[in-house]
Amino acid sequence: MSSRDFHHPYNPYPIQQAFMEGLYWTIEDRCVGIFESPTGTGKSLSLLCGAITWLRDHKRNGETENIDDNCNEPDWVIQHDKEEKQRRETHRKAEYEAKLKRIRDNELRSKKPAAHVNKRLKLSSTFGEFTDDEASFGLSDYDSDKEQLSGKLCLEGSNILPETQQLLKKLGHQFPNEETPDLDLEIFYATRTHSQLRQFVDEIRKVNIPPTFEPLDKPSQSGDFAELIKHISLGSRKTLCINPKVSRLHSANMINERCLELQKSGTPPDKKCPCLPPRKEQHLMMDTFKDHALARIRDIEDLAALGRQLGTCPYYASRASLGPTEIVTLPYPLLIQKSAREALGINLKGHIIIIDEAHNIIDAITSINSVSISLSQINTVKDHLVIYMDKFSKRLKGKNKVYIAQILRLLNALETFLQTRAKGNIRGPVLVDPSELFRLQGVDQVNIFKIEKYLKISNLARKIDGYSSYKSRKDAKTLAQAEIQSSDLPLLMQVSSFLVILANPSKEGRLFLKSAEHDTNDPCLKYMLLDPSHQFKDIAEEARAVVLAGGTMEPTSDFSHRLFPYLPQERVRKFSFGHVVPPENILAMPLSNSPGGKKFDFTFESRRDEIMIDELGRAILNICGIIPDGVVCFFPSYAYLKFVVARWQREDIWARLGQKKKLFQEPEETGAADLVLTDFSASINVPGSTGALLLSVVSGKMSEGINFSDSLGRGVIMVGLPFPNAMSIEWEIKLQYIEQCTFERLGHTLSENQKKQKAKEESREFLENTCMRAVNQSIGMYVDCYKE
Ligand SMILES: Nc1ncnc2c1ncn2[C@@H]1O[C@H](COP(=O)(O)OP(=O)(O)OP(=O)(O)O)[C@@H](O)[C@H]1O
Ligand code: SF4
Repeated sequence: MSSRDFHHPYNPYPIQQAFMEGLYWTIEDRCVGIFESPTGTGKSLSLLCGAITWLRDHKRNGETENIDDNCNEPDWVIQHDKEEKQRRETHRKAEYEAKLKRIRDNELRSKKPAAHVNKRLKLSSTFGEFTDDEASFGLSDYDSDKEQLSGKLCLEGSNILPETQQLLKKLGHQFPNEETPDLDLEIFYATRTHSQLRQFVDEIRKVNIPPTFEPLDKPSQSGDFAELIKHISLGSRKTLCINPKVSRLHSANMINERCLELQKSGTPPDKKCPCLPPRKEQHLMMDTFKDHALARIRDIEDLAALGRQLGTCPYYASRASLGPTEIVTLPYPLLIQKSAREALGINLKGHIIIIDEAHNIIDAITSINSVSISLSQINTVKDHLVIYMDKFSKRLKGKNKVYIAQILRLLNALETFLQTRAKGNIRGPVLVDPSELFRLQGVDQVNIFKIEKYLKISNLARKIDGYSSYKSRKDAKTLAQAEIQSSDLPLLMQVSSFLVILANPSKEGRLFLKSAEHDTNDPCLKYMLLDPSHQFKDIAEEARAVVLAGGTMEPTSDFSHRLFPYLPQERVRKFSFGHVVPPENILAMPLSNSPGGKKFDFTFESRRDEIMIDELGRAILNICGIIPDGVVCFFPSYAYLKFVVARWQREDIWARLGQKKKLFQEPEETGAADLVLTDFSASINVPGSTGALLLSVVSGKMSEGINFSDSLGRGVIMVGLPFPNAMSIEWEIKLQYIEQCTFERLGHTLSENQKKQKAKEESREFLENTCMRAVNQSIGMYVDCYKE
């Protein structure tokens, strides 16, 4: 039987062919697929070609997801109706494609998008200016009885400001596109980092796939496609804002808020953002942006550049371009958070969801849904609120005073609770029943949802933050601007998110006391989500198919048990593919003793043994003498890496290592890793180089999404096993939860003792899996020697 043509730009490896076939049928059969394929096996192209081939086949066959069959009509009428719809659809597409090709040709000739450039961008010089007078921190009148916003919207989108929600909804409704009125069946591709998304977009550029219709024109030149894949990248305002006075603000939160402020009704036209023009001009500008965006494959930076050239906000315009798109690329959080999807106006019903680098998805869901607040933070918010009230209480109108008094009562109650319940250094898990907090005097009378809504609409949290930094600046007589000093997420907002999560506590999470991260004397209340399946259920149930892909997904049972325990077995398909490198080209060996015969023991208790660390250095020296070019050595944590390097530097080991290879260390600061990586590659590729050694950290910045291809990674060394700290409060709670769930699941088939033992085994296995998944991710292949 001949194999299906997936229009892969290269000659696909057999594992890629099998991957694409598996993916095709996972989508066709509306299943959930877990795909494992090691790093460097061309996973991105397999995902892309498998999914887009299915999509185009599906469209070519004229199947529509929501076909409106009128069962009262005879079959031949329904058939005729379908064919007619299909014919019109095909013609519309061919015309639109011809339009995109003309845009491409024009751009090629003139080297830039020319049409409908927004002149206002150049004319206005005062938009977005900050005022720095006291009055700007005052509150507008607030009357909760007259709120126009739908409570449902506000509560569901608890992380998204209602203004954003309204504005995005408006955009969706205001710019109906006659050519592409609905969201076509789409592939949503999400991954974790910006650079991973960029790499995926590079792969899209390589794929040429037959069109779903008869083109009107022949392609104008070789290399042009009759139907280019239509792709849009979605990103945050931080990445896409092109208003220089807003984008230069240092935090994502401030950019969001500033942007929304500029759009508020009542803002004078010359202060509004010129990249989002008045309503009557928007239709044309958004359509122009959409056509240019879809005429070529553009990554997020290209979209920002296009927005700059056209003078159109790419953040809003990219959302308004979703209609005819075939592939939407976006970062994880925008896809997995229901509130973010709602804000974007994305309804996943019937669409195809692909989550790449999905080994992290469970952690991502749980951390997005976990929140904490410490005693010192509560005290700071209280102080700021008191300073604010000193200044503004006489000017407050409407219900402002009532709400602020309630907020103060809430803060006092939380403060007293933490002071009385958490004395001294908290060592073990102290669970708290969330209802205990809502019974506290001061909290019991308050409607948390109304307070959350008030905070969002009044912008009180930002104003309090802004005013306190303004005041301290004024007192200190410095000239720094307000936005440079204020914090990222206003603390009051954090308190409010915390209470809202607690108002809906689910049995899938735990509330507990602990010490704050950097201060053991600062008690803290933390809510941690433990079972992510509920949060993922909407996606799994709405989408046509969900694909989780990664280099190291083993053990896949973790995903089926923890993400889709409610799905029937036959809806979850698992695929695991081997490496394209033949086994004889790989040597893997455990090293249990040093060259001097010292036993390697990297358990927490023994790993600071200096003699062993010296011996480790000597072993690595020997390895570096044998392995050419690049060697990457992974340590379990930054702290341990620093400790080892300091010891080697005190001895002569560091200098001797430096004679064998050029030495690099993974930086802890975000953003610095790229530079180290560039220098690392350059030093290997320089003629006469003896190679380089990169000391890195498991689950750090270099352990995923980076291809140490060919000479960059001839050898990988793993120092010890990066087990999570099972004694930390968070891990104790996680393991207890797994034991409890296993115990309950086992029912009456086993004795109490057997169930307890099985529950312990499962929690131990979970700990080991977490450790080994991190190892696998670092070294790029699945190792199961640890099981022996
Ligand atoms: N069959 C093939 N022949 C030659 N090159 C290929 C083939 N398939 C993919 N490639 C190329 O190999 C490179 C690596 O592919 P890719 O980054 O997709 O691997 P990956 O499995 O996704 O790795 P990672 O897990 O690190 O993301 C890409 O440049 C891709 O275009
Ligand atoms: S409308 Fe767009 S360009 Fe203008 S401030 Fe907002 S995000 Fe930035």
